[in-house]
Amino acid sequence: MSSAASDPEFTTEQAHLTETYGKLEKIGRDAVAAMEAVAAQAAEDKKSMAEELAVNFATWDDILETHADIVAMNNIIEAHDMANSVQAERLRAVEVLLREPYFAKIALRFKEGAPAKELYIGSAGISDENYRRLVVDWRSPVAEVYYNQAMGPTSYVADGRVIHADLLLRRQFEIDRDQLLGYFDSDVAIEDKLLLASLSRGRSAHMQAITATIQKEQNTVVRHADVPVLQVAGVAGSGKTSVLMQRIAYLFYQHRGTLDPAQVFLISPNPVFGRYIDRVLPDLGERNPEILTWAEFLAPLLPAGRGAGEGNVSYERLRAIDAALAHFAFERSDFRDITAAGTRLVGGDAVAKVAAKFDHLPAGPHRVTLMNEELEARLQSRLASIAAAEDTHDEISELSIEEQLRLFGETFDPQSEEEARALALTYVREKYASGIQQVRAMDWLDIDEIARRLLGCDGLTSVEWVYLKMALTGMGDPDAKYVMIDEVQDYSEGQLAVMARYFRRANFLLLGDPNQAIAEGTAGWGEIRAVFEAERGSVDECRLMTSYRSTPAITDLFASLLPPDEAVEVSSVQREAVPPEIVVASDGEAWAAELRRVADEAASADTLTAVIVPYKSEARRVAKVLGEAAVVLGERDSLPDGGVVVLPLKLAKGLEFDRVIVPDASPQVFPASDLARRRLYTTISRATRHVTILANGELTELLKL
Ligand SMILES: Nc1ncnc2c1ncn2[C@@H]1O[C@H](COP(=O)(O)OP(=O)(O)OP(=O)(O)O)[C@@H](O)[C@H]1O
Repeated sequence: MSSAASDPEFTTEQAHLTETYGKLEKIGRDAVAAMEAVAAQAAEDKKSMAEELAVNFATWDDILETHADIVAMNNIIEAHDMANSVQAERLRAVEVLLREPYFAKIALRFKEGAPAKELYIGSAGISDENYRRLVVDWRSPVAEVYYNQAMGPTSYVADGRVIHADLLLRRQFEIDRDQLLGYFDSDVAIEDKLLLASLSRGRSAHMQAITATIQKEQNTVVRHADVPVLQVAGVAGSGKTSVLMQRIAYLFYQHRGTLDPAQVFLISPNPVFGRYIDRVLPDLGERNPEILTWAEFLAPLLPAGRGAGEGNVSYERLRAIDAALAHFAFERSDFRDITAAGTRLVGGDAVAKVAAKFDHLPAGPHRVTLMNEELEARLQSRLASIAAAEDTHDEISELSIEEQLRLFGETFDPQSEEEARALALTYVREKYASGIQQVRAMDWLDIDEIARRLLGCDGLTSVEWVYLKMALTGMGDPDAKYVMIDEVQDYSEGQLAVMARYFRRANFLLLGDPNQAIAEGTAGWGEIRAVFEAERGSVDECRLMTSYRSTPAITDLFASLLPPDEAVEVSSVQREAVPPEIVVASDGEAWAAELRRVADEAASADTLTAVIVPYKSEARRVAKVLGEAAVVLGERDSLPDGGVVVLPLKLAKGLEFDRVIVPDASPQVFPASDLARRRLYTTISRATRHVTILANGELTELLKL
């Protein structure tokens, strides 16, 4: 690293940084001032327009004129909004860049003999008032040459054209606000010095963006073409989650203005993980997508009171549902009453009559949608007649004043018949809201009864239940554009098929590690691919084989648990290493003493240590041995900055810790089975720097090398 102030390059770069920083501050100030001015002008315009607006409904011409005036007024307001959103966007970029204006510089020669063009690359892009690029966004096409990590002749694609250039300089910076801390020039660009610096900084309680140091193989995932399904297999610590976050940021950039964060879904393994990653995108100036666990995804699709339950369902069982539905015809018993507030709003018989009207259509989404439209219309007219009933008016007048104010914004004192009806309708719609909701959710279909007739089985799993409902009704989210499933190896075929079907128009990014499948019955890597091929047509694949999380000694240890042909492919990035410690205690007492010793040792370090137990039930036993020294982590918790936490492997998924203690690696806990091997691999690979493995009595075969 070059950092000496006597280095003229350093001085030049510091001067450039100071100048850029000043410009960024000015752009920020100007943007705020412009937004204030726009707001003031908008208020002024609105006031004068409202004053000028002569609302006149006397004749048809007057109405048209009034309408034209209102449209003109709205256009002006919209123009203000637009001006503000441009400024807000600049301000967001400035906010990101003021933390670190850029992290790299490239010099590119586009034509023989022409002068090189210098570009500074940062986490966002920005131009000065003369439209000169101050900082190039890391996601812009030209920045690709930085990530390709090859000097000399190179190319990138912009607007569908391949652009060739000669990369003369690739310089990386360490910067804190307006201070240049150092720079590295990569000559042949084999070793990424900024990466090594970043890795040696250690972990933090929240995941950090890896924008400046995305590696070449990772970049192929981040910038991958939009395909229906991209399946990424990566060893533990290879940056799958990091790459996933960068990919989301990349997609937001690519589809700026058209892609809404509400159309992007991230299916996370557990809530603790969701909180671990939820700062990455805001730090990059982007909004978070919808972050959901499987249970959170499923809950709103299931009837109230029904839990996610058993997720282990094969694709074959779901295909059997499709096959059976092909010959299915509705019967009266397939329909349920819709009841709310003790009143039957739509009877099963009425549903059967509506069903009969569409008898010429097969039972499926088209017919069910038509039926639902008709049922909703019937429900609305039913509500209107309830609203007109005298009883209802009596009920309303008996409401407390507070209730009336809450419902109508005033006390119930209608001045006309029409107003009385309108207010009553408001009341009725609220009273029977759950009925409206049930019709919209197509709860008039008795899915359990249909399953009984269709499949001859009682007690569907939730996966089958939702699948059958989707197959019959077309229920789903057609607006979702991207769905990212992290730790994809932990889902069953059935769960994956449900998601593939529910988000039927979305492109999927599936990231996982076949060797981290920690539960029985989840889909194998090839099965995952097969499900998505069947649902989406084609699946592209990428692999990530370098591990960045752990020291080489720890990486070697967990790689030794892999099948031999896979283990040789795993590489890690060199850093100082403390060898993992393995202690076998002769009996329970000695074991407890050892556990206390290593936990005490860990507690005195200023780092975060995880005692990872195989199952939740074990956490209490271990915590009892450790007493005050450790905190048991639950689903609702976030990772603390430091200390010793005890947590089950299921919750440790995707997370990392400075130290990991495996409290008991005895054969009882880790027998010589494939599942136990994967569970141990996942446990050990959570550690960045230190691993201590204890065993009560005897060490598992898996670790006897
Ligand atoms: N290119 C990179 N630059 C800097 N740090 C990186 C890079 N890639 C990965 N890392 C770091 O390596 C660690 C592991 O990354 P991440 O959690 O994304 O891996 P993963 O493949 O999802 O892991 P696992 O499957 O084991 O949970 C993180 O601390 C991350 O910041």
